[in-house]
Amino acid sequence: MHLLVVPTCCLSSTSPHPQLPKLPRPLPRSLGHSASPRFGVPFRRAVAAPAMRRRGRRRAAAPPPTAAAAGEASSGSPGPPGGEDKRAGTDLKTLARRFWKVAAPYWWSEDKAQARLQLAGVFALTLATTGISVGFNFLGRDFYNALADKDQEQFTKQLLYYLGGFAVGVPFFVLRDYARETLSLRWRSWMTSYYMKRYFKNRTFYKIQSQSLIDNPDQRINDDLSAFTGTALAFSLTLLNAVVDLVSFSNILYGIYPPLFVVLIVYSLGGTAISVFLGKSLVNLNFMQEKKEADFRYGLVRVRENAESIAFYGGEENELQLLLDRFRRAYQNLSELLIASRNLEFFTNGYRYLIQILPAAVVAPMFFAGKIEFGVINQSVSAFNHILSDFSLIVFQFQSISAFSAVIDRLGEFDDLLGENGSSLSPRRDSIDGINISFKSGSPSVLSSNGSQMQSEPGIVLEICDLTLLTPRGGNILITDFNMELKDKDHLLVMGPSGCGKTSLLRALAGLWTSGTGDIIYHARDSRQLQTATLGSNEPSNIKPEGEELLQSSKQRRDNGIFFVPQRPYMVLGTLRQQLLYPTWTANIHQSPTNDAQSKAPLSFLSEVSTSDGVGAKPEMPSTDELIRVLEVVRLGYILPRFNGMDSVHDWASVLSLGEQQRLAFARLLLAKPTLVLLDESTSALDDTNEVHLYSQIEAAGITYISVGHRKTLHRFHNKVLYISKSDSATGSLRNWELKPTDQKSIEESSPFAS
Ligand SMILES: Nc1ncnc2c1ncn2[C@@H]1O[C@H](COP(=O)(O)OP(=O)(O)OP(=O)(O)O)[C@@H](O)[C@H]1O
Repeated sequence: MHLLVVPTCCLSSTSPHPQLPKLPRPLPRSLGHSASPRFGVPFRRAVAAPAMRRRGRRRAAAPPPTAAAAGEASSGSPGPPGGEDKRAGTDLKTLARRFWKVAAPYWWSEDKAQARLQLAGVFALTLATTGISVGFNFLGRDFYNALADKDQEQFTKQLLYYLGGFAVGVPFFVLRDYARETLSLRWRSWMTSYYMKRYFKNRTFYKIQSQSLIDNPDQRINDDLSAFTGTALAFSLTLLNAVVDLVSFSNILYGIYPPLFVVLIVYSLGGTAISVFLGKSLVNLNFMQEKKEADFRYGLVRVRENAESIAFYGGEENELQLLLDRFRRAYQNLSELLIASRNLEFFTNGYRYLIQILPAAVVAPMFFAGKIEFGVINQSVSAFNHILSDFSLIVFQFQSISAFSAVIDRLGEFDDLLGENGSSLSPRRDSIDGINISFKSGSPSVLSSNGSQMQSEPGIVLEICDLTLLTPRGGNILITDFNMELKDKDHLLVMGPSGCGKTSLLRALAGLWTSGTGDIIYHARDSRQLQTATLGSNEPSNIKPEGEELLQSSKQRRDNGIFFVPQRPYMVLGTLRQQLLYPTWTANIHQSPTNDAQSKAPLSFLSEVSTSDGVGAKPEMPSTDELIRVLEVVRLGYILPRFNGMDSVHDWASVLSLGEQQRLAFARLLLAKPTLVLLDESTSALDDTNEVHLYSQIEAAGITYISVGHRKTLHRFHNKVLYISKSDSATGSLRNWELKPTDQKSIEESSPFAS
């Protein structure tokens, strides 16, 4: 009996997963052993490794979704109450639909020719390896026959054949795995770019975050896509392998002893049914594990990002408690997962070890009766194991399959949400989303959404007509029935008590919030902006879909000369040059000497697609001299030597003070030269002298601006003031704003030099 086990071990020495990555939770035995004597079976390693590896290196993740939002986002798997601990399972039909929806696009994409060619290559190599396995099955039989016969000459000959077979066969197995993994990487790269483009399209990332539609999109893009492509490919190959094995080895097995075949079918079907019964809770537990670990990691990232604030507050204890609480949730779920795995393991281990003796036990009577030779016993064990491991895929890989199902579920949910080209969020607008934004050209004969002619009045930059603004999903009324016209070089100051809706008005102007009614009309600054479209309209629109997408992108806002400067400027990852060029000129990473490698995009779909469409052509990119000059204009020239020039990378949000970041934001503004800028308390961290200086610069540059601010010093740079008072929801129909010219007295009082 000992001898019978030998060939299995020999061949499993090249088993598909001799060294699986270290996992934070115990690796199920089924992944650490090969039940089959065959050479590399691709599925096991690929299924187990990416899904499990992820646990060790999860990236930053988003906060958990609200229950309602999670339920809304996922038709197949509504979010758990409170988005937390339990979750209803996804049915098999939804899972199959999601698998197809996620997997199919690549094979019909612009990369399909390469993809299909490589897939054919991988299939061919897989077939070759199966052929080689069959050859080894016969070699093994003759080898052990020679051994049993004590025929030394024959034994030496068979040994040499065996070694020769290894020399020829092994490269095929290695190449098959390499080709499969290369294709998987290519597929993942395409999927990553495909998902990222949809994630950023139509500001979907903002809607997902601000409405808490799903948890951890970053983890889905990074980890889940990687696991999905690796596993899906390996799974397909395993199925192919199984079919070919079945054909190849069934003949052998049937030829040896037909009842052995019947034993095999009964054994594998029974085993599968029991595994499914014992392991059915694993899919959901895996899903929740992904989420909980992502939540924990997100908490850690938030501590890193807000280290200074937490340290100032002395909030370590709170943070520690919060993080431990998140870890505890992950731990509890993992404990349940381990119990479910353990129960399954009791069964799978027994199942696995019985295979070692079962075929020998069935054919042994024939050997004793002298009907078959000893080598045939080995051959039957080998053939039995081959077929059984294909039939028993679910038994051996239940844990991996359940982890894969969780991945399919998470990606499918994400894909459903992104829809075609990131459009699924648009049709689900609430009925209260009635604020229309349109862009008019200064030139005649521009068609509006309803087909009528639209033409700008000269000098007008912005019109707001009958605007009533609500918080998202119709919470509170913020501004009622607001009307305004802003002319070129008009400067509006928005004031009012905290929480009255000043920033929200800017959000509405930027198209981020559309809850309410009314029209916001921008007048484009030159004839290049011959686009008119409608955002947020409840009326059927004649605009072709591309028009709407175009408008919904912040790019069009910028192309139409509208710029936004928040109180805490966003500092991009990268060099000082990139800070200054953001967001008007984006494709300039190659200028940085440290980024040379990035300039050679190995795959065409990984290069950024220029969305330039002739609408609002960008101004020419500023030279290094201009960048230096603008830094001096905003009085930041001194940072250049401190950070070794334009092209060194730093964490700018940490190394610059808030006031310096605000000045940098004004430098961006002066470079972009927009027609209209929305400034949300953008000088709040600056001293009066610097504030005066910066406002004088943008005024001199001929930029029209709308500022939100509390300081009286701001009056002298604005000729109009809008006062918003807190809206009383009960009397929401009453006008709660007042627009008037800035009076001389305020200007005098606002002067920093006033006594
Ligand atoms: N995402 C959101 N969903 C629902 N309500 C929100 C959301 N964001 C802000 N609000 C609410 O909208 C109201 C107006 O907020 P906004 O930020 O416009 O105030 P503000 O006037 O700019 O205040 P401050 O001067 O304090 O910055 C506030 O009551 C705020 O709580």
